[in-house]
Amino acid sequence: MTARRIDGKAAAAALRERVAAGVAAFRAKAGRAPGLATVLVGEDPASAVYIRSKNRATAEAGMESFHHQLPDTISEAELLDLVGRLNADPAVDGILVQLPLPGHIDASRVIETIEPSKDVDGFHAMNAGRLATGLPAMVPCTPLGCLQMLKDELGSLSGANAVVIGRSNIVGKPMAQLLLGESATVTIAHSRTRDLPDVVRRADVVVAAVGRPEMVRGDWIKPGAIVIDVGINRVPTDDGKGRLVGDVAFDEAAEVAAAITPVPGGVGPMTIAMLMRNTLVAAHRRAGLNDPEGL
Ligand SMILES: Nc1nc2c(c(=O)[nH]1)N[C@@H](CN(C=O)c1ccc(C(=O)N[C@@H](CCC(=O)O)C(=O)O)cc1)CN2
Repeated sequence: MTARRIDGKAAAAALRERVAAGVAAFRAKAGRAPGLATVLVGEDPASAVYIRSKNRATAEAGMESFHHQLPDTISEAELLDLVGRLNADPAVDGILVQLPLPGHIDASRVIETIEPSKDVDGFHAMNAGRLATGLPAMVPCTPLGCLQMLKDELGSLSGANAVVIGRSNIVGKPMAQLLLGESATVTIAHSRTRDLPDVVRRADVVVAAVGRPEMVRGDWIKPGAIVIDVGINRVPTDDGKGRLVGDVAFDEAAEVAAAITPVPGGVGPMTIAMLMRNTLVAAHRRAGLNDPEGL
């Protein structure tokens, strides 16, 4: 391996410490703690792990955590009703509905019901539009974490050729907007992109968010590129336990890249740290305070 391994756990721990300091300052000014409400529908084991991590991180940062565990038989109307009550609750600065939702619930209707100023996931169309037009927005946590790691590596992204593989509303599109905002030259590639390996070979920065295990091979990577792997895919192993791999063939790409995020331990931990950051930012905006600095 020649590439630097980008340590997402360390970056996330450092960010969470800065958030905790910001929370203490907010409590002194506002006389209350920022509050995050999490909603989990059903018993999906991975979602339950992520929600537990989010609620633990919220408490460790000194914020209030309000968790709502709902059965997967709940109707869409009941879930929308809960979101409405959280929208109206002054102690709640951020609302996070864990995805995926069961099939009988329309996730976009739920997201569009969240009050945009409390949308700490940054998924509401209002926030997507504000990000696209360069206005202050709540920005999705995973791309924000990726951007932080890229800036830590490169300083400036101005003029860099960046390829984002994947065009989801949650990662690919906001990632591209953030890179554009940093004056990178951005290509969004996807399943219909022709000659994808050649497109990726031109990139100084590669963000892989396709959800296909080890799809991006080492010989797609330009020597010296920075590779950010958003994929978290569980693949079978002989012992039956399975193991996590990203969307990038790590060992191959690490022979060529300048720096690369591992899976696990790369983008994932930053997603949760950025949720803490977004909740603190939402609390400031709702209290009429300037955004906290240094986050
Ligand atoms: N409402 C939301 N739902 C979902 C989001 C989201 O940002 N908002 N993202 C993903 C899941 N997710 C957070 O919710 C998430 C996924 C993975 C990790 C993480 O730290 N992964 C570890 C590995 C974990 C493991 O061993 O399984 C890592 O990469 O090191 C954090 C958050 C979908 N839903």
